[in-house]
Amino acid sequence: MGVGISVDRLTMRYGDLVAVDEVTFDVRPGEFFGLLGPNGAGKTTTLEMIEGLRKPVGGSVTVDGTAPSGRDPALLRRMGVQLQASSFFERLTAREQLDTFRRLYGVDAERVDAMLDHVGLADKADVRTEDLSGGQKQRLSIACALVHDPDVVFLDEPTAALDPQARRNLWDLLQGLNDSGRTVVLTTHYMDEAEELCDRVAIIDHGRILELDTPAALIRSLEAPVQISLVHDSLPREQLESLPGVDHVGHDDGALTITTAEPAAVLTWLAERDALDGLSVKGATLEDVFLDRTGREYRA
Ligand SMILES: Nc1ncnc2c1ncn2[C@@H]1O[C@H](COP(=O)(O)OP(=O)(O)OP(=O)(O)O)[C@@H](O)[C@H]1O
Repeated sequence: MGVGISVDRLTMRYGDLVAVDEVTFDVRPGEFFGLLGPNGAGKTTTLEMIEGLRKPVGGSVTVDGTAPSGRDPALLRRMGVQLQASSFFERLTAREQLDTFRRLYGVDAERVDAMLDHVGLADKADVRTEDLSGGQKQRLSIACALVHDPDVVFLDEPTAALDPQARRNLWDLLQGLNDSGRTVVLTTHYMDEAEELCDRVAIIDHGRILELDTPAALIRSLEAPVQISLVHDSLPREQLESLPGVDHVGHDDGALTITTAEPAAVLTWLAERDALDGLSVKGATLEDVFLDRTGREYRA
């Protein structure tokens, strides 16, 4: 069921601006793939070219081996594209909206209420789309993208404007889609979202891919030290500073923070002194990778 995607030197220009600059990557069948980058990085343009909604000025794309030209009904049926909430049909209720998409694809009518339920909008079925909240519109647009049970799903910043709870619920829904074998491609500017959901992430900025790997490998490649925080300062700071592998020991409000590239050795030492109570360990995140690679403040 999973659909593979191949993107080869894909390029898009708007006047003098090179919005997407020879972008090349593959998405494996069944993969959860993320395009991560700040505003204006070229994520949406890249996604729209993959979906066949925007024609590239250079390079090529295939989805399941076929160019997504928009004229291939068999391929379109296998693709779910989340359109912006602003592209809803006017003055329809949530149910009518979804029913319209369902008819376009010739899907059974029962699917409508099942999808509303799936995205947590069963109680909003009779509300007109213009009266839905931003997050509810977002979820309806995802339901519309999924109504025909596609094999590959494209989502453009699906959790923007959602509250933390709705965001988590949507993460579960997207993870479920992927667990059932579907390929999922999303754009996001949320680091935690990419880290949590994606098998692999392409960090994109100024139309170019800066890095592409699993979140864990990207974080590992930073070789960033780990911070171990102890809530009490019962251990002499000087002793901690002299431990092998300890770079720095900070002291703040009665807590000690040990910065080390060798956490295993330090944790063993602490365990031997029965000092693990209330301890926390903080490693690098994808955000640290992004800041390191772009060398500047993240513009979320
Ligand atoms: N139709 C267009 N005409 C002119 N410039 C455009 C057009 N669409 C996008 N751009 C420009 O191309 C660049 C990439 O835009 P794109 O929307 O792909 O970025 P993005 O990473 O999706 O950003 P965002 O997170 O803000 O949606 C931006 O500088 C944007 O202003």
